[in-house]
Amino acid sequence: MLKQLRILVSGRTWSSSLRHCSGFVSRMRLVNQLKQDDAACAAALQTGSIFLFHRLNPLLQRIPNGTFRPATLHSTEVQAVLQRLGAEGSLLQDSVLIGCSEQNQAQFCLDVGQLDQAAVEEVCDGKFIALRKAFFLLTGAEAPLVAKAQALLRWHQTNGFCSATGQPTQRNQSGSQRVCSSSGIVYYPTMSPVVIVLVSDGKRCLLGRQSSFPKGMYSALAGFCDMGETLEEALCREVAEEAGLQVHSISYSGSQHWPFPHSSFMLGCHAAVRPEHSQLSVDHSELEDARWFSLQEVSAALRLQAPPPRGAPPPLWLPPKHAVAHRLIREWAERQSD
Ligand SMILES: NC(=O)C1=CN([C@@H]2O[C@H](COP(=O)(O)OP(=O)(O)OC[C@H]3O[C@@H](n4cnc5c(N)ncnc54)[C@H](OP(=O)(O)O)[C@@H]3O)[C@@H](O)[C@H]2O)C=CC1
Ligand SMILES: [Mg+2]
Repeated sequence: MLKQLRILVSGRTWSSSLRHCSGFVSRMRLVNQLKQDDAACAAALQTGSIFLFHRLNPLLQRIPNGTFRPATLHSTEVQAVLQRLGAEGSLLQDSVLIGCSEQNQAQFCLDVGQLDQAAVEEVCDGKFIALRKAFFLLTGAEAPLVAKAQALLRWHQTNGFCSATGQPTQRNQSGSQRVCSSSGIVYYPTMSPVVIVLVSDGKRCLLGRQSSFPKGMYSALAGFCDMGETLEEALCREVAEEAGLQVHSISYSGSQHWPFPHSSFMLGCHAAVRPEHSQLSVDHSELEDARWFSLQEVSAALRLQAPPPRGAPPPLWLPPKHAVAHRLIREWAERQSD
């Protein structure tokens, strides 16, 4: 029997065109529909859930098992919070669409930076936590959604004016675009493509660190793609610039949206160098250090569970599990062990 999908949006039913679709397809279609149809999106906002931010810091709640989750409030709860704190109810309209839950409920985010932070925290029984910290307190499934929400809010906050005319830009209801009120130029949220690569010489892998990293932490080499470059060209250039090596046998592993310091689209790859050409020539203006690490050293670092205590870092500390760098390093170690 065909699954009856009924998404009630203030009395409107979006069932007919989506009835034959799988859950995933219908969710994607719904989000696309809400991006294009301002009236439908405004209606979905009335029944949607909202992730709150304060000056781009997400609101987290501690749950009984001691872990954290992003506070997701129903739209009517947010309206009640705004009313209680004496804020304009129209603030809700600044919400930006971020997706749709498996229960087909539209998901939004809203920055309430103009309200008193402590007052919102008290009413909502949560804490606004800097994204860098929040990102690592959350589980795998929630962290990317919070990162996406913050990236969209940041983009709106920094794209209020047209770069061609200097005139204000107006967002659509979902926040998927902004349009210049004078020229009609349409702006979409942007990300910078970044290549990240784990280089191996067959026995060892190459990791580098920037001076801004926590003590002892090394990661895969990364760099922004230049205009006009392919992924492979950017990868070869970055490894040549930073480590003085020429790589071959490039293979793609996976990608990730990375919110720090702004939105990057990380494209994760593996690559190889011939053992006889593995002599490093590190550009110290880009990297504080880069070294070859053995499987034994990497495996020991992968086994570490908690962040190292301050002042006593282990010899090698890897990026957290959420990071695509971690995935590349783990993949390499697993292949070596095989
Ligand atoms: N998720 C993960 O696992 C990891 C993510 N990363 C991320 O990868 C990104 C890139 O790594 P990084 O080694 O710093 O990059 P690069 O090696 O490209 O060095 C950064 C420099 O590139 C220049 N640059 C060129 N294009 C851009 C752009 N679009 N935005 C910002 N700077 C640009 C800037 O130089 P100038 O200031 O001189 O103009 C900047 O200082 C970082 O944002 C980092 O957070 C890194 C490692 C792991
Ligand atoms: Mg780099």
